[in-house]
Amino acid sequence: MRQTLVMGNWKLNGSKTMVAELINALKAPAAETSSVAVAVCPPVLFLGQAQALLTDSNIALGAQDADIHTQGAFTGENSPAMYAEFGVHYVLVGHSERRTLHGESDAMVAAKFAAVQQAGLVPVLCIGETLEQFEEGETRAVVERQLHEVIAHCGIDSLANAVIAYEPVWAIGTGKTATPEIAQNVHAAIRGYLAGQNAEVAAGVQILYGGSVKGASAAGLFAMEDIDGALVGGAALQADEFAAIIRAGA
Ligand SMILES: O=C(CO)COP(=O)(O)O
Repeated sequence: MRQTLVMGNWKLNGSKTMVAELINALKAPAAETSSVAVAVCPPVLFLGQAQALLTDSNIALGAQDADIHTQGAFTGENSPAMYAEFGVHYVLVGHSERRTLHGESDAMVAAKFAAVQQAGLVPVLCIGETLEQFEEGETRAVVERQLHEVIAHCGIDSLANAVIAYEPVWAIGTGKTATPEIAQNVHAAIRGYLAGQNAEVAAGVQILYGGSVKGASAAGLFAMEDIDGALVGGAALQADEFAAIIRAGA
């Protein structure tokens, strides 16, 4: 049985006050629904504050990106080993905003995936097609290509210690959630692709959906066989909305 995982990606949002208020407001809903795994990914600067606030809670900490190096002359970067010191458990790799705004290639994403695992942390591999690719019917080919690069670089077994997040780019921040049926079709295709290489890994890996998930849309998505949770952007910044998504997973 795959556990439902609800993860908040705060992107470039937050302040010391907001981090304290939001985390404190999420502790009770997360504790009440202990069957659901909950995680938050604040901006790097707030990881230390978040780690302190999350002591004695069942909310895990995540980071939004990582460099492939452990240390060295890489101005502005943060390494998975540094995250580990701050109690980080999950690290997003290959978010579409990184792929688009920072030109991250599939090969770079695979290298980040490997670096995160080498530090003992769990990569959350973000994949998904653009609107144009969706309209051209290329969704499956795109996500398989994105998965293939990681499998070629790290091996299929690496996905036994990872999470996949399917985030159609056209659904991110647009208010256009994929319908549960559209999302389920892609999730099933992803699992099927993995099953062709290792059935056990395919059956065990959590595949999250991301893209305009709200409290009202979460239950319909979570009811689908291959949707194991959500990676939430905008709604993760509002305690009530995020709590509703957590409860929908219970
Ligand atoms: O990109 C996302 C999470 O990583 C989704 O963002 P929204 O929930 O704001 O659409």
